[in-house]
Amino acid sequence: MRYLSSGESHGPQLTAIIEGVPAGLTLTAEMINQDLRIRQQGYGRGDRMKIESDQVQITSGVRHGVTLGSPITLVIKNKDNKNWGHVMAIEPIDEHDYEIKKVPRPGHADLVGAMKYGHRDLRNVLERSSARETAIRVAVGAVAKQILKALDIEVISHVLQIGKVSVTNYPTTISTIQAAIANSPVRCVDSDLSIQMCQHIDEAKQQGDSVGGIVQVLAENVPAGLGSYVQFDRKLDAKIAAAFMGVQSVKGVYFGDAMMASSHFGSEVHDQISYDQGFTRMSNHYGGFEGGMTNGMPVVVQAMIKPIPTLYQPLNSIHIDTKEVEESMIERSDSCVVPAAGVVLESVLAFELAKEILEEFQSNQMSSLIKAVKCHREAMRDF
Ligand SMILES: Cc1cc2nc3c(=O)[nH]c(=O)nc-3n(C[C@H](O)[C@H](O)[C@H](O)COP(=O)(O)O)c2cc1C
Ligand SMILES: C=C(O[C@@H]1CC(C(=O)O)=C[C@@H](OP(=O)(O)O)[C@H]1O)C(=O)O
Repeated sequence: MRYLSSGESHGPQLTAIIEGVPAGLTLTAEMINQDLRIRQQGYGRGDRMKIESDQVQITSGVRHGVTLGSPITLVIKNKDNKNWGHVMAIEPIDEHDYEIKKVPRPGHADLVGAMKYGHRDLRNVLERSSARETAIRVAVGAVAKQILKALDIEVISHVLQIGKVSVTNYPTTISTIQAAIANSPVRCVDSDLSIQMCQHIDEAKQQGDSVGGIVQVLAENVPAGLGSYVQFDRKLDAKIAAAFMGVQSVKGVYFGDAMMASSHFGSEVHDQISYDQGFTRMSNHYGGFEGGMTNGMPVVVQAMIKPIPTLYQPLNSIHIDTKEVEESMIERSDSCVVPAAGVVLESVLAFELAKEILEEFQSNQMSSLIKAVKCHREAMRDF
């Protein structure tokens, strides 16, 4: 399974084509729209989220609510496009009546993107580097989640830290996490800390600043033996880490309790093996991976999200033509994207897991995939 996406942030639409989804999967736009809504809701988003109310259109690969096995095309229209007239015109225009962006934001793709592609208007870079693209990635992930759901695999994300406010005690099962974050605007399991996190975001916003944090993404009931130790590029944890790093503003990825484990003795952190109707582990410090393969324990990945680049109290930068010091440009912006990034990463994990499963158990039809995974689970249990 693979996909490509296209679309500029303020252009007419975002598009993705996914290939390799088996035939026979139940899929409706509403199944995807649920996730799109959640991505838009995280506390700390800016005014763009008041304009957009993302809804997917499925324009190929599905008939009567069931996948056909042919490429699936997903489209999300950018409602904001109607406000960008000349700025985003696709056809040549005689004269422009908008500001050319010249002062790059530290931390965004503006400067090096312009240097690489030879652009003298930084908008030519920011339109595609923008995390607006994550809307279509979440739509793709929602399709992957439906494949996983048919295999009884669930994925969720929750926020562990915003700025210096962090949760140290949190449940480890998806159903408990789901219940705990249900009413938290920052998707945090602790209601008191949720309030503190929101306050921290408000403070940053008032000061024209931005704030980052850490999210955790979990998958439950993932069969043992996905990925392989035999070649570096077949290790599934490596593929997941690469995919996580591909999300705007993610600056670090680690599995399970890696941060803690690195400062302890091996005897204190290795997950001891036990047997109870199949092999299992007495703890899950390594986040469900050994040797690049899933070991049957929940997959647990944490991602460090940097504070977003656009600051309403901007840092100094350099004008790309005059080379003079100027305050960096201000684009309308979010102040914290940690909860939203968690939802994006949940989709990314779902896609990587579904892709790996389809590589391991190549199937044109969902019914044969379900049988193959069931058979594999039995073989793992009976080892
Ligand atoms: C959901 C989401 C929303 C974002 N919104 C903004 C934003 O409003 N302003 C901004 O400067 N950066 C925002 N970012 C981060 C930038 O897109 C990102 O920092 C930039 O593309 C450079 O990529 P890098 O941080 O991975 O190096 C957002 C990121 C995510 C995941
Ligand atoms: C549009 C989205 O996020 C955008 C990501 C983004 C950036 O620089 O990454 C900058 C902002 O764009 P705008 O200036 O249009 O408000 C965010 O709103 C979205 O998440 O759907």
